[in-house]
Amino acid sequence: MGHGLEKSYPANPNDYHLYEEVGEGVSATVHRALCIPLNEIVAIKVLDLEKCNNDLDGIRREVQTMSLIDHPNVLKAYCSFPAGHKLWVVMPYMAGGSCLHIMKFTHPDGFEEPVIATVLREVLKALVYLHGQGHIHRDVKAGNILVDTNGAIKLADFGVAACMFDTGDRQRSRNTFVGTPCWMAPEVMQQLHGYDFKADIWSFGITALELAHGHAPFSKYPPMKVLLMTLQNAPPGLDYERDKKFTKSFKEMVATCLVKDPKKRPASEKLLKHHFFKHAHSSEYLGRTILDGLPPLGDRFRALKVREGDLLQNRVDEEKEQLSQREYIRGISAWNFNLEDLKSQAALIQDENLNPEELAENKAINYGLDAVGSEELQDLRDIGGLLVSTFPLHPLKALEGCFDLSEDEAKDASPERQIAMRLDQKSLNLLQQAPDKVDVECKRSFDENSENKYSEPRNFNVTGLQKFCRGSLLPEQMLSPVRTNAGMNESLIWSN
Ligand SMILES: Nc1ncnc2c1ncn2[C@@H]1O[C@H](COP(=O)(O)OP(=O)(O)OP(=O)(O)O)[C@@H](O)[C@H]1O
Repeated sequence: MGHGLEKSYPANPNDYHLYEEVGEGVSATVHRALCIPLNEIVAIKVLDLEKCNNDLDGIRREVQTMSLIDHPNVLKAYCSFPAGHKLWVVMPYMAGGSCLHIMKFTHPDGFEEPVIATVLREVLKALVYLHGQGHIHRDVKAGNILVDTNGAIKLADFGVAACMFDTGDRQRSRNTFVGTPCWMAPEVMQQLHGYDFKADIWSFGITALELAHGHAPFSKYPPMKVLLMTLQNAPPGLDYERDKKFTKSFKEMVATCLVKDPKKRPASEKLLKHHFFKHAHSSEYLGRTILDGLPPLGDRFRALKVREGDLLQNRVDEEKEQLSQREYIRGISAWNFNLEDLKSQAALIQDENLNPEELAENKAINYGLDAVGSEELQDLRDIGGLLVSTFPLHPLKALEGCFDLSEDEAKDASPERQIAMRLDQKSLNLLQQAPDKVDVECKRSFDENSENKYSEPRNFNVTGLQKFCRGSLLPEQMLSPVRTNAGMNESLIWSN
């Protein structure tokens, strides 16, 4: 801790011997390496500057900040230097790998509660320190919680992630986020009033669920869907019934983090006092419970890569098959509105982490497409119309802020989405006009763009639409669907 006897790590690639790859991120690979003069095993993160699309000085400044970080639970950088078109960041080697890696390998359904409490307490200590220093981590997730050979926990990816994806003005002006939004707090997605340290508390709550189940809530869905579900649905949590094995204290702790209003989330320091963390053990306990018997990190990494490669190939094959079937259905279908697409989207949803009420709500959001009977076709058409008119209108706008949606992606979008994209542009133009024109225009826009051969939804609620069209970027209350009639005739209107 800041004393004069610290080792000095050479800033020269020739002083290191790179061994096997032990990790991979969006724009970096991580290797086990030997620091030759010190005869010490380290980890070297090799950042591809071309992929980073950032300036070297900016990255260097951030890595410098990272090297000033001095806390046992935060991974620090020993030094960094350019090597060709890459930047090498030398760090302590965390032989256990990330919690995500460990889960994938030996605990696919998540860890036991005492392990979770132990891991999370250490992560929270890191957050207390970072927040106290005025930093927001912004990328708290199991993949960034690293374990060393003794079971000690360090939170990684601080600084580098910030510099890669959101240095200074870039973050403010472009609001660009890369990667899955599963851990993102709603206020970060909305980008309305900015965000603060409390965004890390949300991600911390999501990480708690990830450690409990082996995956983050909504992790199976495409980013667009995750965004919608995070903003529209009640916050995810531990379910009273399904998560029986977890204590009330754990459930409560998660619930205090996953509150949509950031002001109502506790600060990291206060959260650390939650009684859940009284169940935490020592790092030796983690060594015994989650590291014992694990093969070396490099071997695990290789095995996982092969497995994931196979899975990906299978998925590509399956998707190709589905695509050709969909094209066939499209060809014979009289509808522009593609029921099969929607069915498969709905089928993707397993509604994990949702209580019965949310389940019902979710089912409504997914239009109950499994329960289709011939006399219900009209209802489906109605619902479909509503879907086209409401589903991605504003969320897409929000997505533009969260991800770089390229023109190619726009071209590749499904017909429904393309309609929605056009609608979205139109609604934006309309927002420049007088407010009372908006509602009429908005409805007309729906009629023109949906190209629907089916009738307007029976329960189509113009008042609801008014609110929706006038709304600014995803105001939460406008994204809360409420139901009108019961049963299959249920429809959604938007209310505040
Ligand atoms: N010091 C380390 N020791 C051992 N493994 C590490 C170390 N640092 C990172 N890793 C492994 O490499 C993976 C990728 O590293 P990192 O998250 O820093 O890259 P990234 O490009 O920032 O990724 P992302 O943005 O996707 O989180 C980690 O998930 C972890 O498994």
